[in-house]
Amino acid sequence: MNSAAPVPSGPLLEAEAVDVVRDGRYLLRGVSLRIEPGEHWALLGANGAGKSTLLALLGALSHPTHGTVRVLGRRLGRVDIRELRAHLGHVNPRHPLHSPLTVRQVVLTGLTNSIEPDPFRHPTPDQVAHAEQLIATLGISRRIDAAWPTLSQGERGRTLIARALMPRPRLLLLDEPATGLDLTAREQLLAGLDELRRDHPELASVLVTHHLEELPGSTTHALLLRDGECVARGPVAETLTTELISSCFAHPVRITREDGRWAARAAVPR
Ligand SMILES: Nc1ncnc2c1ncn2[C@@H]1O[C@H](COP(=O)(O)OP(=O)(O)OP(=O)(O)O)[C@@H](O)[C@H]1O
Repeated sequence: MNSAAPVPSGPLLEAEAVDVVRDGRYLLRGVSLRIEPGEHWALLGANGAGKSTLLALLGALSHPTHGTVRVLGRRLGRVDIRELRAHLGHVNPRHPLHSPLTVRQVVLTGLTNSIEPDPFRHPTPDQVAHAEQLIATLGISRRIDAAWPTLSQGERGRTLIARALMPRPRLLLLDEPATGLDLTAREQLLAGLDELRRDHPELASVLVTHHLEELPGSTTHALLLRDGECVARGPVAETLTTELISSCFAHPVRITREDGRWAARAAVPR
């Protein structure tokens, strides 16, 4: 059985007063964030607000210009970044696979974090069973033997989430997972994420989106970014409010929550 990442004693992830400066421009300024096991964060902001820049730091794909980032208790810049990445489930929606692997095979490549299966490493029966269990949780068992080129975008998205979960990461990072999905595919994806979070209470996640409608009901916290700065962060009840979302998007909107899900509409001028 594949072993899980070592359990850090503190938070899974901690960013303190982080700046990212490129070509003399602040893409992030003074952003702090602390993520504990079982927390599911939404990272919200308009185009260009800095969401992907922040997610790249959290996924140990880049370093801050100033400030510190600790992932699984280890400080970026002081540890082998490849070793750290092995414990993070980072879903890249532009997965560069060109061969006709089946859903099961794609999910199993998560063990080696490779695009193609490693010809020298054969998965154990336990690992295959784990892959099949994740495929079931994400609701794509029906397509388990289907080839990658024949999958819909929604099926691909769910396959990649199952793949990212193969090494049993502590933290799952999702960059706009619902983009381009039709209504049914989006709802299936969000239901899959809710189920995953129920089945794995220790897992934490960060999901980037522009749209509140794309947040699973199991979202617990949010960080709102505007022009690289944090407008608000904390539990959803305190952050996904009409006032703060309007400020984050620099546009008057009205936020509602019904059956655990959020919706945003332009506020009607009085
Ligand atoms: N390497 C870079 N060098 C210079 N500017 C960059 C670099 N990467 C991103 N930017 C700029 O930084 C800003 C933030 O980009 P980022 O991709 O983090 O925003 P985002 O919130 O994810 O946007 P979107 O919702 O459009 O994906 C943008 O103005 C972008 O053009």
